[in-house]
Amino acid sequence: MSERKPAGRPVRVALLGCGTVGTEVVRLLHEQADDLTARVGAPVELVGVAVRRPNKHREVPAELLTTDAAGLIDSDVDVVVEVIGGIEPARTLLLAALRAGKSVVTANKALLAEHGGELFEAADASGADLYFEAAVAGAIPLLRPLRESLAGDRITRVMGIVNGTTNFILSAMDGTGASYAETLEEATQLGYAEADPTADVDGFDAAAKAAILASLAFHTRVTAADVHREGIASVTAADVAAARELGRAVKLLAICEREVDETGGEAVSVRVHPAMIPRSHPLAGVNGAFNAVFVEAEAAGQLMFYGQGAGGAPTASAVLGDLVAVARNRVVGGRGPRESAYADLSVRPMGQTPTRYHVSLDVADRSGVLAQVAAVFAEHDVSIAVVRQQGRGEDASLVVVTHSAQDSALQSTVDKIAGLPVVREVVSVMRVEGEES
Ligand SMILES: NC(=O)C1=CN([C@@H]2O[C@H](COP(=O)(O)OP(=O)(O)OC[C@H]3O[C@@H](n4cnc5c(N)ncnc54)[C@H](OP(=O)(O)O)[C@@H]3O)[C@@H](O)[C@H]2O)C=CC1
Ligand SMILES: N[C@@H](CC=O)C(=O)O
Ligand code: NA
Repeated sequence: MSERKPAGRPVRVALLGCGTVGTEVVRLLHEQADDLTARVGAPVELVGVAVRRPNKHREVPAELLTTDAAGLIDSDVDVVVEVIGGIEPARTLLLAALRAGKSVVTANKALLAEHGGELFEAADASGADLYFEAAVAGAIPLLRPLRESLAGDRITRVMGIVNGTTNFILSAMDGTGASYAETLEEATQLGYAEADPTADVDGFDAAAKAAILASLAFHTRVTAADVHREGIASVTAADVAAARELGRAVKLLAICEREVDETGGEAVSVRVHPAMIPRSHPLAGVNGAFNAVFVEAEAAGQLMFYGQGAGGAPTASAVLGDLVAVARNRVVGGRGPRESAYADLSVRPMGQTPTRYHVSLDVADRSGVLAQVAAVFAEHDVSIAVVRQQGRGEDASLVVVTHSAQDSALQSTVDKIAGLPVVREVVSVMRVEGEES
């Protein structure tokens, strides 16, 4: 049997933040210390933990705690792990770390989606590593496959469920009919939601993740501001019921596509919005805080990544994986991949993106109603795929599913239909994904 080589100089780690994720990072570092030493080839030593409230009870030796995150970064540390969240002070702290040549591991999607370019430039200037697997889809290995394993292929589309909190809420609305407020409270208790859960519910968190995914997949820079964003606050029990009746489920999807624009050049479209998908679609069976992401690449074809997208331990797993990678790089004197944003692709406005709509209407059951509604679709050059009319007298309903058309044309169609005297109420309007257009 070969003998293990003696471990080298310890890799000294500063942890910024010790909440839901940070607590689990500390636990895993402690419980797996020997294995980590063997895998890295040197001990991985936690030398300090920066928090906001040092007197809060936590399972961390008191001598490691500090409120001086900047001072901790400035001390003799090799790697900075940031799980504070938000833009400041995280941005200033991580720029200081990278400029000083210290490798950074972060779970902070909000920061990366807004200031990723600046962080990558600081990392390149000093030769430090910047790893962030936990920032998108929690435990699921997704960003390193995009940055490394698929770097030789050409990715055309990325589509998936990337927010655990909203998926937890939508699954509950569909399954038990539980109320929105109750379920959001439960997601917060379970550590899935952001410090401010409106970031989840209003789609900001998923939009930040979509920006990161599009940037890595298409080798360009997409920021959160480039992403069309709609959250789940407007999804009603009526939408979920309408979807169920048609054999569909409602999911909050992030969709990143590479397309040829009207001038023949390449463009990307990046969007986050609720959509109805067929129950037979693999994403329809992704429930609770699980995430799943489809990647389509020219040579590889379709790939699907699935697993826990939120929660302390799953997210800490991704953080530890990155920590091992950057620690190994330190031990051998190497560096992981740099940012690959050489393609300067424009971002196509949502209005010009082809989508499909499901429209459910409460209408007067008079002769000619269907013809009037169909005329508005035709006027906007929107072709109808399915029409279903139900009921008699005062309780008639009309369900229309369109073929693919420009989103702005679909939006104008719905606005005009809402104003028709024969339409009593627009019960549900939602985009349709995951089936032939
Ligand atoms: N929770 C999850 O499922 C996931 C979270 N993430 C990301 O991980 C990051 C952390 O999330 P999470 O653990 O849930 O957040 P928490 O709110 O649970 O923890 C935040 C931690 O940061 C500390 N903190 C806040 N301000 C400062 C400061 N100025 N200086 C030092 N420490 C500070 C807090 O200290 P104190 O404890 O004293 O209040 C707390 O320990 C975020 O970027 C989040 O988006 C990513 C994937 C999944
Ligand atoms: N709040 C996020 C946490 C993980 O990124 C979510 O619900 O997905
Ligand atoms: Na991940």
